[in-house]
Amino acid sequence: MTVRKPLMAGNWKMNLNHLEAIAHTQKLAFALNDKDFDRVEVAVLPPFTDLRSVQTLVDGDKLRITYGGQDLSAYDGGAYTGEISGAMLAKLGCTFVTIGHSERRQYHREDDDVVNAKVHAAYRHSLTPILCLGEGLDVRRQGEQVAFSLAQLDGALRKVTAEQVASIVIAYEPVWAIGTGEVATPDDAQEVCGALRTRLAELYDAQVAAGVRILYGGSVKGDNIAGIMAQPDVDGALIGGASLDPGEFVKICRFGELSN
Ligand SMILES: O=C[C@H](O)COP(=O)(O)O
Repeated sequence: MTVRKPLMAGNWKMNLNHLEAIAHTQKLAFALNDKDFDRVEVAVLPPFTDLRSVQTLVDGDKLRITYGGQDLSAYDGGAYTGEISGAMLAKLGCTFVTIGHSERRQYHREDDDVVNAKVHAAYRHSLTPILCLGEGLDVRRQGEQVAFSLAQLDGALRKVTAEQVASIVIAYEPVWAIGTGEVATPDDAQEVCGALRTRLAELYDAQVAAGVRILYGGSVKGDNIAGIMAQPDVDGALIGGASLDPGEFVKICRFGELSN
């Protein structure tokens, strides 16, 4: 049986400057212990301007926290003002890069082709994509959440090999639950996460699908994570707002328990 180590990834979005990032990461490092890290992978996804600060702390103090970027360019270098390449993230020691977050899709008009190009860019630089997908409220009201999410998955994985996809992380984030306080029920999360895993088995094979970590994201807090983590196809969470509060984030990393 494949064992998937749970991943709790804190997406800071456009919050915390590089000094605040240092204080924040130190608080996490102080609160989390080896027992936590043995049980769960803890990642932070700071703004680009914070990555060097986080890298310095993680390397200097040998922290077991992993980190990554919130986006990357589809291109590897050149005249792309304002962009950050996969090579730059890799050089900063990033493990992960978030791709296709609904806020990128909505505010930067990133469609499945752009998301797919970014997934390939991540793999060119040995970064692990955290591929975000999920339906909006209109789609949910029509009951089309599974078909919609699977179509986004298909689009993002075009020409991605089985070897590459084995390391991917997928984050199912229903847009109506992001930052709204309206968390999907554990059954809602399982319905789509289970369908995503079945689709991976169809696109690749059952063994590959069984090894992929699928996260839920959308208003995750310390008091609702336990039910979500009890679902068989949910392997962790992508956490926005609550990841900005170290105490709350640590509680999530412990699946709602206050301490070990
Ligand atoms: O990337 C994280 C998601 O957008 C969830 O954000 P949230 O936890 O603030 O709802």
